[in-house]
Amino acid sequence: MSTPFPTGTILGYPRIGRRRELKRAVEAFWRGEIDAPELESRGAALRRATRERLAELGLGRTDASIPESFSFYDHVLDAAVAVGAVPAADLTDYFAAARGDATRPALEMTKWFDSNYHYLVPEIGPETEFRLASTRIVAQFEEAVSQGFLTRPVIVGPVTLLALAKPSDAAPEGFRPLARLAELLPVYAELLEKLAAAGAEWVQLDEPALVSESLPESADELRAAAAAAYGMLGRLEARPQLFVAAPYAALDGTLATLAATAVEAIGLDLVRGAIPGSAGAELFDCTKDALKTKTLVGGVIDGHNIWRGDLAAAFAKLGLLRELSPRVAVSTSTSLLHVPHDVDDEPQLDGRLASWLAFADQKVGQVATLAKGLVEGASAIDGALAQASAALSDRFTAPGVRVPAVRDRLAALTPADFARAPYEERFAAQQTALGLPELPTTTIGSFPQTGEIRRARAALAKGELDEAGYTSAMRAEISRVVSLQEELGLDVLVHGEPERNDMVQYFAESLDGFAVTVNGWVQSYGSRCTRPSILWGDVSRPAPMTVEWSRYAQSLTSKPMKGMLTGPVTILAWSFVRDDQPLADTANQVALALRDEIADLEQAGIRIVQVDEPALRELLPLKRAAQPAYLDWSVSSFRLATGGAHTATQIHTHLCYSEFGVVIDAIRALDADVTSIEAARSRMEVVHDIRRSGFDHGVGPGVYDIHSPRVPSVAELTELLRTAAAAVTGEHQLWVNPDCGLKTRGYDETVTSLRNMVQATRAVREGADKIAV
Ligand code: MET
Ligand SMILES: [Zn+2]
Repeated sequence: MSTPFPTGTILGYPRIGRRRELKRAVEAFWRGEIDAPELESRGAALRRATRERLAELGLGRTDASIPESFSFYDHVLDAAVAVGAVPAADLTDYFAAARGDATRPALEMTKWFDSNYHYLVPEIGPETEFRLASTRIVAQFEEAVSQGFLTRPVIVGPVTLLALAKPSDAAPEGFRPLARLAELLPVYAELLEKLAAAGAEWVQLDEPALVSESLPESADELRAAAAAAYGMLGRLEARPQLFVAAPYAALDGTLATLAATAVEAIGLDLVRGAIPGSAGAELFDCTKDALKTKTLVGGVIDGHNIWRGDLAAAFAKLGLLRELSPRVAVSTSTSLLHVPHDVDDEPQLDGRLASWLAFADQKVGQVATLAKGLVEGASAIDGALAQASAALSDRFTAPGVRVPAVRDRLAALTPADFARAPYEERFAAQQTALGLPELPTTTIGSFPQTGEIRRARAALAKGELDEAGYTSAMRAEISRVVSLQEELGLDVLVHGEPERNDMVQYFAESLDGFAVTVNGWVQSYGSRCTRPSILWGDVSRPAPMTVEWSRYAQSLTSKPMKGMLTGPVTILAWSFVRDDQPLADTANQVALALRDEIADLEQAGIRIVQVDEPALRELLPLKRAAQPAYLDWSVSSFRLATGGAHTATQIHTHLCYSEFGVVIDAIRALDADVTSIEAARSRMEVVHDIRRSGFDHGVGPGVYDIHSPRVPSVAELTELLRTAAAAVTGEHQLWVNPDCGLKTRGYDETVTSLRNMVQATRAVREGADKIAV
């Protein structure tokens, strides 16, 4: 008799360590301070601590409920390395694939579904040879066994691995990596056999690609691939039991596909998706019959957010799931990778707010509670459900959650608040006000964040530097950055953002309705972590946020100084946002605060304001049907933020980190006067999308990649600018700028790159025949 699926589990746990131990270890390895065996032993120590912690929190030690979800960098890279798609003989090769080195370029990085986690994109072509190249996952399972644990290995499933890969350079036009599924499956089979031989009872295969409608493959293609993959793997003789997890949205029709295979357990995201068979999620009789033989793992605890939530409602969902199968287990909707470790690590948080929250450890506790309820009956967890409900109602009635003045202002909005004067009129007024040359040059906002700036911020936090001392240090920096830009000959200047620790947290710290954490780190990619702010209440602006810095910067120059704000969508995307009202309403509250800020910037003599929206694409829902509504509210919130600006005030926006082709109409609908957009890595491909869409406002396709320390030459910049100039239609339409902010760069390369950019611009302005390179 095989081991039943554990009644309570999680799909994955944060890997970076409670105090970012993994970040410190891998960065020490990169710097050559520790060797590979030392890094391995630190990784092992972290895994051991995680297993112990999860057992302490209520998961079973020997029932396969603890997932083995560790990774030194990224789980997609791990799977690609395991199957030989990315060659990596050792940790040095592994990190080289992730980050590049002197001879090897890094793999491309992109957003993992609709989260702010970035995975590495494997490159797979007809020539890629699949073989079981790494058994690290087996070794980690054995390591757990040696410590007295029977855990559940987790690996990205074959369909998702291929669907997220991109065609290699050698692949012919139109090739898709998913075409290689049949050759990949034997490698997964071999891995499963090895895991079975090592004693694994259950293995988790993560298949989020099966819920997405935003991949190049159609739902039918993904479904066919799932049928082939789990048909084949299900038929293996010597294998562990298979748990296929489908986080991030509803499985829809693909549930029937999986149900028809021999997989033993299916994980459903019941935070994003409805109970199968309920309204809008129909089930055929044959699927119903098949599901009765599966364990249905209900992802009812939100892995994507930090609210304690409605535990009774979550338990009720499990009850409904039990109508489909006698075997039901409780889990998180996604891996807990997206949330920080522990609310108890935030003693500075208001106690009342803290009581509404559940970080990873609290969520594991919730899973354990619901599992107890499943085993012993609802009465066994009455108390816990009641406590969670009390916290939830407290949250609805606490001061600050609903602020009448904020709500009244939102209710009184009319369509006129979302619109500015016609573009032609604005353009003329702005030309008069600003007198900019053809091909105006600018930057995206931040200048290098030097050690000196960071030290001043740390000293302020520790109380070693007072507010006045800090302000004068930042002013000194602003003044240096302004002089530098004047010397370089840029046309539209920035203050350099030295005072910003982070482009979202800076605003969260200044707005009412937000809280910030001290240890709430979440992995963004590799060793890079962010501390998302918590948006818990109605948002308003107690005082101007950026005005004094911008006013000071403008006082140093007669050139236009751009005010610099982060847009509502990006503020929401990079925070943990209240889930008790539509995102659209929350976005509009943030927008009104920004609108007031723009009015104050205008009062302070600022004639150009940039509202950054790099996350516009990231929040796009995975399901097509949900996309129009999202695009509608996200665009509206930007227009509300900027709609009060004077006709002569030039509004810029900036987009980066994604492919924007699919949302080009939304970008146009933002109605910004000037849009700077990441383009250098794709060699200006985006300008063709822009042209096709009929976009006729100002546009600055980034002419060089700020993610790389490489300095672009005048010749290549000139060439890119000519390409861009040929693709835009409108006169005075093209702007010249880098891809993104410069805060992660050093000064030397920044100065040379910008000098070259200005020189290339002059060359193009003077005409093709006069270009000297
Ligand atoms: C991720 S987009 C960054 C925009 C911001 N204004 C900066 O320059 O850093
Ligand atoms: Zn950017």
